[in-house]
Amino acid sequence: MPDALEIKGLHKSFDGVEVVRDLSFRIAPGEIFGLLGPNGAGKSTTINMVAGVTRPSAGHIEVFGHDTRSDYRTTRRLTGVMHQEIVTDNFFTIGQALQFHSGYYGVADDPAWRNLLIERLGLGPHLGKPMMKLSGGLKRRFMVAKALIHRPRLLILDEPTAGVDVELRRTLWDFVREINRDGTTVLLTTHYLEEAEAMCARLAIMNHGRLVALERTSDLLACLDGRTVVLHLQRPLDTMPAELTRLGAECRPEHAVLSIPLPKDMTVIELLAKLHRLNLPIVDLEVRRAGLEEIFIELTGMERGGREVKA
Ligand SMILES: Nc1ncnc2c1ncn2[C@@H]1O[C@H](COP(=O)(O)OP(=O)(O)OP(=O)(O)O)[C@@H](O)[C@H]1O
Repeated sequence: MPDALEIKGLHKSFDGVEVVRDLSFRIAPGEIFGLLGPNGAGKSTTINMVAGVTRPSAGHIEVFGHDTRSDYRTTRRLTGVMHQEIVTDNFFTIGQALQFHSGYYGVADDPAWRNLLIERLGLGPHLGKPMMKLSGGLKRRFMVAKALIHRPRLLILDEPTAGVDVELRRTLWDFVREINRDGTTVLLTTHYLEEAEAMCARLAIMNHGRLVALERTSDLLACLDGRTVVLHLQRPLDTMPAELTRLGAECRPEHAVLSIPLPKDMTVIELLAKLHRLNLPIVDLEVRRAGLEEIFIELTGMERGGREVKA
């Protein structure tokens, strides 16, 4: 059985600037695979090349063993893409758009499947409206339905939950899991790292067009077993006590938040005893396990809050 997606030595330059550099990875049939990276890393460009809307400068892409260039009609039919940008089409109502859309892929309309998508994505009450009249969350749900209308075997979701409320995100991911259980392979990008951690068995992380990690999510997380004690203070510290500096504490003064990596040979209670002696104005305390965010920051040189750290 061929891979659901195979990317080999992919490059893309715009006006002489290389934004995807020698990218290679494979996705097995049935996987939910996450492609992560900071803004501008090259994720959407990669997805656009898989979808056949952007031409690679070099390299090959195969979808279930079919080349996206020489066998474009087949790969287009096998792939469903929800792009990041919302492109509104106001000529049709969304009900009509869903009815006609599978025809673009040479696939006959399947009313039972269409109705299932409408029902599961909560689009029923809105079928008579043009896309322009939908709220942002509904537009995204409609775009998911449109990506799935021709029953693709590879579903690509480029930031499907950007700007979507918590409840809708949950129902959307439940639905993606269900589609996946029924055999659809999923490639997704998201800036919500906890979603990637929960959804994806394997993750690729891109930075400046290159792959900087490609691992099972559990293996990525296993390399970080540290814990951080986070203290919320009543007011910012004027100066950092030397003892905290020695422990590698970081302070976000504007928020009066102090993060202290728990040394391997110390228990939380022992650390708290040390802190007690410093008489800090502590109002709240949490113990955080290292997660995907730490790995992401380490591999991409990002600071917490999304700013890139200049080398
Ligand atoms: N059509 C284009 N012409 C010129 N430059 C482009 C074009 N499309 C993308 N780029 C550039 O390529 C780089 C990668 O962009 P891309 O959208 O692929 O990143 P991304 O990882 O998807 O980021 P985000 O998380 O913000 O969506 C960026 O520097 C972007 O400005």
